Amino acid sequence: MAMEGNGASVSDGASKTKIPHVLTVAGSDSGAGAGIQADIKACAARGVYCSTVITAVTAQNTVGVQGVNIVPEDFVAEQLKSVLSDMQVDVVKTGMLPSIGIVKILHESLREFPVRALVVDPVMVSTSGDVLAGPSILSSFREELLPMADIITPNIKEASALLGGMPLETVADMRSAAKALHAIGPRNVLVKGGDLPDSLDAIDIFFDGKDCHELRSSRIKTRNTHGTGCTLASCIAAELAKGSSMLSAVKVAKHYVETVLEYSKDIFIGNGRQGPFDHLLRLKNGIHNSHRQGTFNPSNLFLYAVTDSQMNKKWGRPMVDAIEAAIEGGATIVQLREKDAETREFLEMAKACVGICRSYGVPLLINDRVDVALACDADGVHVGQSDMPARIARTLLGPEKIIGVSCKTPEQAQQAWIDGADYIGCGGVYPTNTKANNPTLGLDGLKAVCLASKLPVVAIGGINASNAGSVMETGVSNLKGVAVVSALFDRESVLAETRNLHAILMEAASQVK
Ligand SMILES: Nc1ncnc2c1ncn2[C@@H]1O[C@H](COP(=O)(O)OP(=O)(O)O)[C@@H](O)[C@H]1O
Ligand SMILES: Cc1ncc(COP(=O)(O)O)c(N)n1
Ligand SMILES: [Mg+2]
Repeated sequence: MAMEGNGASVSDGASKTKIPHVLTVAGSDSGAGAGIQADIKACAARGVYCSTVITAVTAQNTVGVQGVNIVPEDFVAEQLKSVLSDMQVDVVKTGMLPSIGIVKILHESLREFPVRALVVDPVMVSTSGDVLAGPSILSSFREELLPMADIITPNIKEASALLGGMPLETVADMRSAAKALHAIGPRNVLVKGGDLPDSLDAIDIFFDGKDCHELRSSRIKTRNTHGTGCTLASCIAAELAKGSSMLSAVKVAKHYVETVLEYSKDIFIGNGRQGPFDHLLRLKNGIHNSHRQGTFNPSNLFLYAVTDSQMNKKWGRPMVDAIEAAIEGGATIVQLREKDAETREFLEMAKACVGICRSYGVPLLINDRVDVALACDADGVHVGQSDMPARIARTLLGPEKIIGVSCKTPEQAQQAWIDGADYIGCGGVYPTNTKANNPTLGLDGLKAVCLASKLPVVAIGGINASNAGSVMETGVSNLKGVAVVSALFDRESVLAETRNLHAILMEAASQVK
């Protein structure tokens, strides 16, 4: 694609705010799990405007595709012209393109109205096995669309079809396929491994013409995966529209898909094999939900990263970089714990950290300082027994923010529930240097606290790669994860340590289940 914008400026001289804009050219899914509907929701969740050119209307639900009505080519052309000629589109994302004529029209429209990037999800068969674009489309994909694309995102079956039926069964096959597809012309290739047989992780292969990256996330056990492909491609487009580099857009998108699947793994819509998920999970943690119960997702406690500015200073890394590395490695929630900084400096740091956490959809809590949490619009606070009482913090923060309380005894655990806390931080489980005069509870003390409360619990204190497994294997149902400080941040590579700990926790969690 040509890299120039297509008219971001306005001519009347007034100052106007340009909002990142993705145009999706795709099919409608009446069940709203995939297609145009998924694209709109994914862009909304990522804070990006989404316009739509509809190529086909499908009658579809969680059982499968019952009917397809292709929109006449001239009318696809008319929609494209309406949007592209007027609306400052940054990135075009394509999904279901059901005829050769529609591919041709898209090609011509993009020549007439170039955009900054083109993301092509070469949709062919829905996960339910129904054909959305037949094999006759393959040659026009290869000849017209792929060479224009900044990235293509085929799943295993689509990659195989585009390569003339090359069998794809292993990660090594996916690597070869990514390279072979790159040779057809797209700038970047992401071969998605959601359907890779026998894989414990969800593995995707990214190839930029030079380097091949293996992107892994945990494979969420859920039936609610209808629309993952559309969502991933839309999220990549959204991040590109915001100005991200390609690799970072892909990583953020993959992390977003993993987060929404985890969040939505138990929701129930439809009686078929494959349900939709909830793209707008963040609204649940935000201001739009008026019910107290259920606003906090306890599985966020799985790998809880607590920051320490001394440690980051010692290793010479800015706080935001340390946090980003922890999230990339698999941290599911971050607590900003600051003992040295003046309030103003703390607030500035907190704002930057909220920005980074929000871009990954990971909640950020502030240790102790309810005022700072309010000022930077963090997701909540964590308070100790000598900090602001949870009951008062709840009054100040309102019903939607997350509140965690440190508890050492069953009595404190019962009180936390009464006070309206969302979770308990229980420790120190093992001896630690990060807190002076902190008595050690051991696994028995941890169990006693868990059993005394209905609240989810995260274990803290001296937890690291060598003992995290035994903590998780205590197997108490409301123990949801571990919180760590030194084991992540007092180390050379925050990313590598977090990744390692995440893998250990996943392994331990699978033993317990
Ligand atoms: N159960 C899962 N847990 C986590 N990630 C998943 C899961 N299933 C699919 N993904 C991810 O979702 C994205 C879409 O992949 P895939 O399902 O293969 O595409 P499609 O929907 O086009 O068939 C990929 O990044 C893939 O790794
Ligand atoms: C209109 C439309 N577009 C795309 C897909 C693919 O989505 P998935 O591969 O997740 O079933 C779909 N099912 N319907
Ligand atoms: Mg797909």
